[in-house]
Formats: sequence, C-alpha cells, structure tokens
Amino acid sequence: MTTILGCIADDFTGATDLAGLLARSGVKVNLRIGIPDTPPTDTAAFEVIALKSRTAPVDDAVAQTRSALKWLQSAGATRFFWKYCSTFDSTPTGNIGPVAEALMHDLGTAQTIYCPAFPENGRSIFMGNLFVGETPLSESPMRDHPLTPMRDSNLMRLLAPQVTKPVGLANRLTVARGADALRARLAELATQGIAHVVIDAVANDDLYIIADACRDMPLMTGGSAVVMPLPALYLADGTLSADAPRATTPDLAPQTVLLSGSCSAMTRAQVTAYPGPKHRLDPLDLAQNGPTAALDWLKSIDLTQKPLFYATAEPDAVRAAQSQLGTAQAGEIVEHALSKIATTARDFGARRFIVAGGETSGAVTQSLGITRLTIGHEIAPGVPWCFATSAGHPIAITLKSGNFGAETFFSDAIQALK
Ligand SMILES: Nc1ncnc2c1ncn2[C@@H]1O[C@H](COP(=O)(O)OP(=O)(O)O)[C@@H](O)[C@H]1O
Ligand SMILES: O=C(O)[C@@H](O)C(=O)COP(=O)(O)O
Repeated sequence: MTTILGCIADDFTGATDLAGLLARSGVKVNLRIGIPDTPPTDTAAFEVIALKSRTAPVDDAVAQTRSALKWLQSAGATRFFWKYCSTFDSTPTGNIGPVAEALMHDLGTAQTIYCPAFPENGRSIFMGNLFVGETPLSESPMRDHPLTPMRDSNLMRLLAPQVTKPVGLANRLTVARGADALRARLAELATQGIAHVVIDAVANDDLYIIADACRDMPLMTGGSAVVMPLPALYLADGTLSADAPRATTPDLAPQTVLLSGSCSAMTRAQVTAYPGPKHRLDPLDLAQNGPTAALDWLKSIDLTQKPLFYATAEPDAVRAAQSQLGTAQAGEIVEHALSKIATTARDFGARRFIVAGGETSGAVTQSLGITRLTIGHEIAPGVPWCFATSAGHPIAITLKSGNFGAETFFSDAIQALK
C-alpha cells in the first residue's frame, strides 16, 4: 500500500521505539534496517528506515538521511518524520540540526518542529527545557554520555549552533490552548522567519494536540512519542483506511537467547534482576581468548532455559577495560562476541532474541543478517517485539534502548511473547 508517513531514525533501538509506538494503533509498520538497495515493494502505511547515523560525521549522516528520504518518497510518502533520541543526543555540530535542514531543503519546506518529549519514559519539555524525570537533562546521567554529553537542558540553545536559520519556541501555554492556537503560533513564528520551532510537551495530551496541529507538515522531528497519535488521526479523517493490513505474530519455537551489551544503570538493574541462567563476558578475557568460554557454555545449555549473555558492568569495570583495551576496541570486542553468540544460538535453534543496548543491537541485528522487521506488540513503552527472518528462519527479536524498560524487563519480554 502507499506509504503515508515516511520515518527516518538515527539508530536501531530508536527505530524500533518509533515503530512500536506507531504500531500501537494496530496498523502495520515496516522497519527497514539501512536504506534498501531495491525499489519499494510490499510497503506499509508507516515505513521506518533505521540508520546508524547518530554519531556519524555530519556529512555522512546528512547523505544517509537524504538517500533514505528518496527511498521513502519513491514508496509514495509525502509526509516525513526525523526521529532522534528523547534525550536530544547531539553535539554543537550535529547531527540533529544539519539533518533537519537538509530534509527541509529537499522537501522545500520553511519550517519544522522539534519535540523529543516522551512522557511515558519521563522525558518532558517545559519552556524549551528538557527534563529526564524531575531532573533537567544537563543534571541527568546523560551529562556524562561518552559520545554526546548533554551539558545544557535548553533545546533552543542546544539546537541553535547546529542550524543556519532561527530557532523559536511554542510553549506549553500555547499547546494547552489547543491545536488551532498552536497552528496560529507556528504561523506567527513563520512570519518572523523562525524555521526551527521547539514545542513543549509534558504529558501525552500535549502530544495529541501537537500531532493534530502538525500532521500535515511535510516534516516533523522529535523523539518517538509525538508521532504516536498520527495513525488515529489519519484513520479518523480517511487518510488511512481502516482495512490497512495488521501485524500478525508468527508461531515460533521457544528457544530463546538474551544478549546485553548495555552498561546503563537501568540495564545493570535488569541483568541483576533476571532469574534465568547467566554468563558474564569479560572484555579482557575476550581480548585474550575470544568468546570460546561463552560458546562452550552456550553448547552446554538448553536454550529453552533462556540463557542471558552479558558484558554489562559497573562504570569502574568499564573504565578499567577501556583503559587497557581502548574505548572503541573494548566495545568492538564485546559487540563481536555477542554477535557470534547470537548467530551460534540461531544455528542451535534459538528463534527469540532479546538484545539490550543501541550499539549492541546494531551489531547483533547485522550479524543475524536482518534487513527488515515487522513490528509486533510492546513489552515496555518504546520497546516492541519485532519479527524478521534470519538465515531463512522466522525469528522474533526485541532491541531495548539502554535506558528503557522496568527492572523486570527481561522476564517481561519472555512473558510478552507466547
Ligand atoms: N564491560 C564492558 N567494558 C567495556 N565496554 C563495554 C562493556 N560492556 C559493553 N561494552 C560496550 O559498551 C557499549 C554500550 O553501548 P550500547 O550497546 O549502545 O548501550 P546503551 O544503549 O546503554 O548506550 C557497546 O559498544 C558495548 O560493546
Ligand atoms: O528516544 C529514545 O530515547 C530512544 O528511542 C533512543 O533513541 C535510545 O537510544 P539508545 O539509548 O542509544 O539505545
């Protein structure tokens, strides 16, 4: 069917987050890993392309996104969404602003919006300032993110150095007055030449108003949550027909493997809370011996017991590994080991994969040779089960952002897929 909304996400967990929120409507959502090298076929009303561009060089991120835009246009899309992290992960040089300006240029549009709010996961925006729970972004753990340390909470100040055109705000007082008031504010800002408008949102009700006001813009940008209301809006006015194909859950063997390379505080708690069998990966041991011990353990265990392989470690241990191996090298060694475990587990019959961490998800997805995902039901806000094919086998896979999910996430994921 013709694509109604074409979405481009800057990382894999972000893409499944976005696709999961769109799929809440029950409408089919396709997720493509990277830009497909063939013309669109079997397209859905909502198409999401997952890039790995969040921390890529600006020119590379812009080029990748423009190619993704072209593919989505050839699928019939006329409205587009640029998805970045709900914590606005970026630096003064990009990539959020430069990519948005390139998309605006290609779409011939003079204004777009920025709304990374995700109230269900504690991300809210008030007077242009982003909060993580009750904490300003710049005082949250994102302050010390290794690649994109967020040392300011004000989205206008964060965005301004990334773009060439003026930045403005539509604040919560306007949003609270409804979609017409917000449209009027956007028009007023447009007459002042404001190209980039940050919009406040502290609750889901705000997102419904924003989506309603902005639904026909050629380009919207934000975290995942601001597009969540769009399917219902498109169904209500007939843009999307009610008989759009729905996602179905395939029958899958119970063999399961869990793989965690995220070291976030939430993932550490989730690994600790997991009651199933666990095997720890030590980057220093992996550097010396490769994943031999992990693979031996994998061979010895019945995959219906749902073993967890984790490199997840406390900050001191991570720093120690990084100082001995180098930061990039430590990460690569772990990602390589988890990828090898994933493909071996698949060859031993695993058909359900639970993966924690953005970079880790990219590595595991690529090693499994996945190019396309269909989105199923959510396990936690922003973390859906997805369905794909790997080496000819139907599989289920979930890609969890480091920060998302409850402490019981791993058990929740197992329970959620019967
Ligand atoms: N014990 C460890 N020591 C050093 N690096 C690690 C360790 N465990 C995991 N890593 C690496 O840390 C990175 C975690 O990033 P990622 O998977 O994106 O998680 P998150 O989504 O929480 O940021 C990966 O590159 C992973 O390989
Ligand atoms: O918007 C979000 O917070 C997530 O969708 C996301 O992008 C998470 O990124 P990682 O924490 O790097 O997985």
